[in-house]
Amino acid sequence: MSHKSPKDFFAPLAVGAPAPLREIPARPSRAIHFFDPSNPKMAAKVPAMVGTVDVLLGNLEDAVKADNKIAAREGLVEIAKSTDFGPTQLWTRINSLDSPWVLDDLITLVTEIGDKLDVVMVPKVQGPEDIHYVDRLLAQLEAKGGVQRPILIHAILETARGVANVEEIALASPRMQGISLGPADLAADRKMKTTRVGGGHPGYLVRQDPVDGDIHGNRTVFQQDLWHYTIAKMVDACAEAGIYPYYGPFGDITDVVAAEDQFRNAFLLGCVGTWSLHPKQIEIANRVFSPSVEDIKHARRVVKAMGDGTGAVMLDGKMEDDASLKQCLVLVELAEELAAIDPKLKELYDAIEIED
Ligand SMILES: CC(C)(COP(=O)(O)OP(=O)(O)OC[C@H]1O[C@@H](n2cnc3c(N)ncnc32)[C@H](O)[C@@H]1OP(=O)(O)O)[C@@H](O)C(=O)NCCC(=O)NCCSC(=O)C[C@H](O)C(=O)O
Ligand SMILES: [Mg+2]
Repeated sequence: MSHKSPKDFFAPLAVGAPAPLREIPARPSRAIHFFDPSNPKMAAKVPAMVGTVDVLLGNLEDAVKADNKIAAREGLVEIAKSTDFGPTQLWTRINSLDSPWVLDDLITLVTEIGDKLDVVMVPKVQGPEDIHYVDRLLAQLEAKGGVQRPILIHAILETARGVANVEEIALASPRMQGISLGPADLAADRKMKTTRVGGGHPGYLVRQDPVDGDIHGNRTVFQQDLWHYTIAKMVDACAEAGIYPYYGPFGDITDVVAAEDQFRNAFLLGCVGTWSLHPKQIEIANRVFSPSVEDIKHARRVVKAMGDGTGAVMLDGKMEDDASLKQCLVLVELAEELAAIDPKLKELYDAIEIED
């Protein structure tokens, strides 16, 4: 149940606050790169990272020691004031809504750097009521700070109740920009028996039937995806609300191969980006969440072959029709958005030739 009627869903929640958006802009966000603003080495790297990553996120929550919470908040204010972010978005992850720090996080960030802050990521969201609270408070603080455009909200899906309520969370406010999977907190809340931050588990598998009844014989096993259901449920809720789904953290920093697998699973399921925890994950995320030249060439060939977009044709021995055309348009439109901000991708996609 929204805290607003359809009539006033897009009305500002505070006098003087900017009017909510009627559509969330599809700004590229292949990698949401986490940095700790209280970590001098990470903070020093931020200016040089502008333009190399779609989103820089100043993290104030988990991974920031309790003693450093105020330093992280003040560090983010300092970084925001002194950095020109160009095409890169600036996000933050505030502390949880029951924490002793979150009110000062929001008051300080919105009134001091509100016009530089694109998105506030809210952890441990349980239901639409959490979004309603942040929605109203942001409006009041935007009015107080004279912020000129609405700050958007991004929810982390990392509690069992949040998963049960994900559709209502996605629809809870016109500020909703997107939702990320948070596999670590979600595993703990569900009492799953994995201690990994994202990715698979060797114990979660299916096994080939025995040959000639020999159950101890050589039977191939197939490791399954622990996160398939949750990511798919999140993608459906986001698609229904017109907002964007993301994969969250992959904690095994050294295993860049498995990180790529997890990112690609999410991309194929409909996610538009992922978190990156370490500089080495940025390149993987940018590559995985940008359609390949082969995929774009095929998609453009289908668009060309389908003419007015109706009916069915055979292309390379496969049926293409109204529906597969829509699938191809998803890739073609994403490529156009990414080419607009990534010159290297633009060059790759512009060089694609389609024979008549
Ligand atoms: C994981 C890390 C602690 C590893 O850091 P470190 O040991 O320093 O790694 P390296 O020696 O390989 O670092 C090489 C250089 O890169 C810099 N660095 C490292 N990480 C970052 C970063 N994120 N941004 C910018 N720069 C970074 C190091 O300073 C080194 O610099 P130099 O010495 O000058 O070469 C660390 O990567 C880290 O803390 N990452 C962020 C972790 C994080 O944000 N965790 C929270 C999000 S996940 C979560 O909360 C779970 C989720 O909510 C859920 O519930 O699922
Ligand atoms: Mg978490």
